[in-house]
Amino acid sequence: MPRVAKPKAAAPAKKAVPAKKAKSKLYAMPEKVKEGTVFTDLAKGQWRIGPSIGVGGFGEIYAACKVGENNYDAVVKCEPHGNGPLFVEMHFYLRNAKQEDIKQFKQKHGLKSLGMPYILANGSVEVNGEKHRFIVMPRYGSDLSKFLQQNGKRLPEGTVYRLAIQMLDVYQYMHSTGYVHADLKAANILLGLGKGGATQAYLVDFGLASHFITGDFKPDPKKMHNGTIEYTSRDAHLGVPTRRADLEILGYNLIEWLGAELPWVTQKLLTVPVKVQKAKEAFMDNIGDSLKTLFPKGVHAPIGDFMKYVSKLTHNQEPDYDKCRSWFSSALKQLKIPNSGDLDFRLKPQTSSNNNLSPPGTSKTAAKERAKKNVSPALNSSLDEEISASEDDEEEYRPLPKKTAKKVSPSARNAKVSPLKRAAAAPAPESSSPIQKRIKAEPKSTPRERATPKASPKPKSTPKASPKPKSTPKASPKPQTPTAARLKTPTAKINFSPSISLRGRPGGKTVINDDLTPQPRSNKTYEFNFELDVSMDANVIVNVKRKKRADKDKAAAVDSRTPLSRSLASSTKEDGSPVTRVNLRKVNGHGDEGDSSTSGRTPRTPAVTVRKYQR
Ligand SMILES: Nc1ncnc2c1ncn2[C@@H]1O[C@H](COP(=O)(O)OP(=O)(O)OP(=O)(O)O)[C@@H](O)[C@H]1O
Repeated sequence: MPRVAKPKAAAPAKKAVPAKKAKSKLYAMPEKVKEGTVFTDLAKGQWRIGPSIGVGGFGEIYAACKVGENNYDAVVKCEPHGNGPLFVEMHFYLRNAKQEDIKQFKQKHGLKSLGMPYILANGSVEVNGEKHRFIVMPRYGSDLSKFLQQNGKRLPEGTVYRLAIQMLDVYQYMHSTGYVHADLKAANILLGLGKGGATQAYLVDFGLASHFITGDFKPDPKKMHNGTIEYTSRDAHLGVPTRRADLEILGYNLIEWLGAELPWVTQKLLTVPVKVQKAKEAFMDNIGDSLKTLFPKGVHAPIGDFMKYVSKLTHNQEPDYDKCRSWFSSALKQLKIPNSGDLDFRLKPQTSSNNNLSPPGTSKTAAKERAKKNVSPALNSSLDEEISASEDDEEEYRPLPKKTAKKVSPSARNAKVSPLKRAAAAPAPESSSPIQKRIKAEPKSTPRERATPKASPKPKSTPKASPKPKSTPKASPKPQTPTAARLKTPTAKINFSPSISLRGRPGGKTVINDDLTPQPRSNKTYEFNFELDVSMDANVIVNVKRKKRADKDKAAAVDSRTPLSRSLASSTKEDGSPVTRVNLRKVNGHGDEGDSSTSGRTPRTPAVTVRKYQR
């Protein structure tokens, strides 16, 4: 997955000494590995590197084969050792995706195949003097994005439903280990290779895997908006890993695969995560009508039912995977498409009857519920543990310091939530105007006993208690809604992790926001564009090291604490000495949360430009 690049110098400082590769905490691009290189894994297995077959944002994937063999049926994913996501991915695989566990799960659920990858080996290697981490996994085939491209961003309806079923299987497996994936998208779904391979799709890229929460819902500013902005769930926008979030992400993908454009894409909001978040909240709040708008000639029944169901799940509720799958398999039956054989990516010529925007059936549930509004009282929230470094790695990676997620004050907890539209129109500080309570419709209790795995294949690292399905929505007296939580988050979210700011534009790219704060390099000149979420009143804190004065002080820190509502320029002394200047400039006006299309150009996140240069 593409992640955050190390900021590159915009222009080298006059006499900048080429710093030896800084031990930055930022994600770095891997060194290129030459074909034929042999990697030795921790178990002393040897892998010959073949051609590069995929480049993620910061990792590269090479075909690989065991030394002595010649089939290149494995891949090696290699990233600089300091990069967190591959560390996370590796540990997820090591703990939760053992071949034996996968086999047992398949047996238990009567599955011929399961799109859950596994790890073959892992290790560390020096490439061009840089320590890299690598994992070896089975090699798969094409990813779905290729077919979407070929088909004008659509997939055949039956294939969409089959993929939905297969991805629900993977989710069910993953969730049973206590983890969520959080980044499902076409580019992360690969077909199997070889004979019969194309019957099964595999979900890859576990760089964002994390324990889902089972307790209170507590937004985590450090993880807000993680994922791929188009599909990030409302919970993920708040930095909270939940199982319902995975389902929501799947839902957004399914909608797209059926040929509809997600509203936040249509409205060109992707550069402003908070706007996307609000658009999703509005979308899900009235999912029936939202879908009707997207599919004016009738909502696909399973999509309507699925999305409706997702919108009703509480944050710690175990999804009823069987029920969800049954909607898709019934639709397959109706379409007379067998849920077996190769996945078919050939589109039939579009007619009004097979056009994705005019499906044959409509969702009864969706129609029934269309006018209803989900309202959900506010709740307290808490954050579950991060994946932590484990003893089985050669070197610990500490992606995040133990965070102390802010406790929501009781008053804030009980705060009512303003209607989304109002929230979207006006930036809402947490203590803002009276907020209107949304009443969450009481979801029906759902049968759970069927094929839902009660026992995880590897319960070792699962959160304490899996939420009891029976006590689903009712067990939670005040089900948390993303909207409610949003209004209780800290007043400002400033992504000084370069995840958002330095990525340029989204476009299906994974964003990981953590505490990887850039380390200023005092002997370089560069320019950052930090995109900031200033939908709420925010203070900007910029710490920039001043360049050494010729014969005087050592580096000093400049700490500018600036209300974002003002444009300002804060700089160090302008005495001609080679000091660092810090320029904070607010690019957009505050509160441009309204219709961004009015300007006729792509909306930009209100941003602060920090310039650092020598005089
Ligand atoms: N096991 C595999 N077999 C074959 N190709 C793979 C495999 N894993 C990944 N790829 C290819 O490499 C691409 C990037 O893989 P992956 O998502 O794991 O890396 P990443 O660095 O996390 O990038 P991104 O977020 O862009 O997908 C995939 O889209 C896919 O095309």
